[in-house]
Amino acid sequence: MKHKTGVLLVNLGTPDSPSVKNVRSYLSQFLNDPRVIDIPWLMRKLLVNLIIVPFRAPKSAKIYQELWTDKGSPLLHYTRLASEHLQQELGDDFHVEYAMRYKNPSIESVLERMRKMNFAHLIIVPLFPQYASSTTGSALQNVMEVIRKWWVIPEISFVSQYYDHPQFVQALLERGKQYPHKEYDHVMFSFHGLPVRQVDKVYDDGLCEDHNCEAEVTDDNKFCYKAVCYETARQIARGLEIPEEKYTVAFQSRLGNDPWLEPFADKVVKEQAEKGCKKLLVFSPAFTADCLETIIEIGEEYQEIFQEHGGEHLQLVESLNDHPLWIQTLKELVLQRAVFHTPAMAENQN
Ligand SMILES: C=CC1=C(C)c2cc3[nH]c(cc4nc(cc5[nH]c(cc1n2)c(C)c5CCC(=O)O)C(CCC(=O)O)=C4C)c(C)c3C=C
Ligand SMILES: [Fe+2]
Ligand SMILES: [Fe+2]
Repeated sequence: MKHKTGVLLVNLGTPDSPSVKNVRSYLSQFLNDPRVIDIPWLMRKLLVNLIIVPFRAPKSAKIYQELWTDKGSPLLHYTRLASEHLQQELGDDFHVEYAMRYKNPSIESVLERMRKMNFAHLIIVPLFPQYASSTTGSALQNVMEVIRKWWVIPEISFVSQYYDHPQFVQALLERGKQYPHKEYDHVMFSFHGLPVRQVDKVYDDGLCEDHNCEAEVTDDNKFCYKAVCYETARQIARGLEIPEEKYTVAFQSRLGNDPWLEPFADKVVKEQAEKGCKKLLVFSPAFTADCLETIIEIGEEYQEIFQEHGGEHLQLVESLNDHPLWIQTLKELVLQRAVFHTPAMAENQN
C-alpha cells in the first residue's frame, strides 16, 4: 500500500526478566536518563551508579519476581495487547508497532524496522496521558534522536498529552463504574509522583505554586503535570458524581530526598484508615497499563498500610490495559493526525 502510515506506541519499559542482573541494567538505563534524574552529569553518575542502583536493584528484583506472571511483565504484556488490538481497529492503511523507552523492545530497534518500511507518515503515541518531561518528554526526545540520523525524514506527528480527550475520560469512567463509589467510604486518585523541581521547570516565569494548579488548567500551566493530574481526577469525579469532599488526589512512588509532589499517597492511605475509613477505592489514572506501581505498590503495599491502621479493604481500579474504549481512544488520537491520501482511505475508517 503506497500511503500506509506507521504508528508507534511508546511505553516506559520494564526489565527483561526479574533477575537482579536485569533489574540492575533496567534501573541503570532508566535513572541515568537526564530527564529522570535531572542533576549535573557527574552527580547523577555517582548518585545513580554508586548509590541508588546497587542498593535498589536487589530489593526491586524481589518485587519484580512477585509481579512477574507466565506472560512476563504486565506492563509489556498489556502494551503488546493494546498494540495488537489497535492494529485490528485501524486496519490495513496503518501499521502499528510498540516500543519501550527503557530496555526492550527498544525505540531504536523498532524505529529501524519501521524505517525500512518507508512510511510517508509516522505517528508517535506515548502511552502517558499527562505530560511529564521524565516520561513523554524522554520518549519523544529518544524518537527524535533516532530519526534525526535518517537520510529520509518522513512526515511525523507527536502526541504529547491527552488527559482531557473525551474518549479517554469515558474509558476511565467505564472502568470506574465497575466499583460504584457509594460502596466505598473514600476515593483516592493516585498519580505517579515527580520531584517538585521538575514540575517547576515547565514555567518560564515563576513556580508551580504561583499558578493555582490544584484548581484549574490554563494556557500557562497546561504542561504542568500537577495541574493536569488534578484535572484528570476532577473529570473522573464529575463523571461518576463523586463529591469533592469524598476524594483526595495523591502522588505515589517517590525516590530520594528532594521534595516531591504532595500529598504522598501512602500517607493519605494511612490517614484515611486512622480517620475510620473502612473501604477505600483507588484510581491510578497516570498508568494506562497495570504494572509494578499499581499491582504491587497500590494493590499490595497500600492495602497492607490501610489494614495496619484500621482499614478493611482497599480496592484498586484496574488500569485501562486493553479496554475497548482505551483502544478507541488510541484510534482517535491516530485518526486525528492521519492524512488520508484518497477518499477510499478516509472511507475505510468510517
Ligand atoms: C506514569 C508516569 C510515570 C512517571 C511520571 C514516572 C516518573 C518517575 N519514575 C521514577 C522512578 C521509578 N519508576 C519506576 C517504575 C515505573 N514508573 C512508571 C511510570 C512513571 N514514572 C511505571 C509505569 C513504572 C513501572 C514499570 C514496570 O516495570 O512495571 C521504577 C522502578 C521500580 C522501582 O524500583 O521502584 C523507578 C525507580 C522517577 C525517578 C521518576 C521521575 C523523576
Ligand atoms: Fe516511575
Ligand atoms: Fe503547576
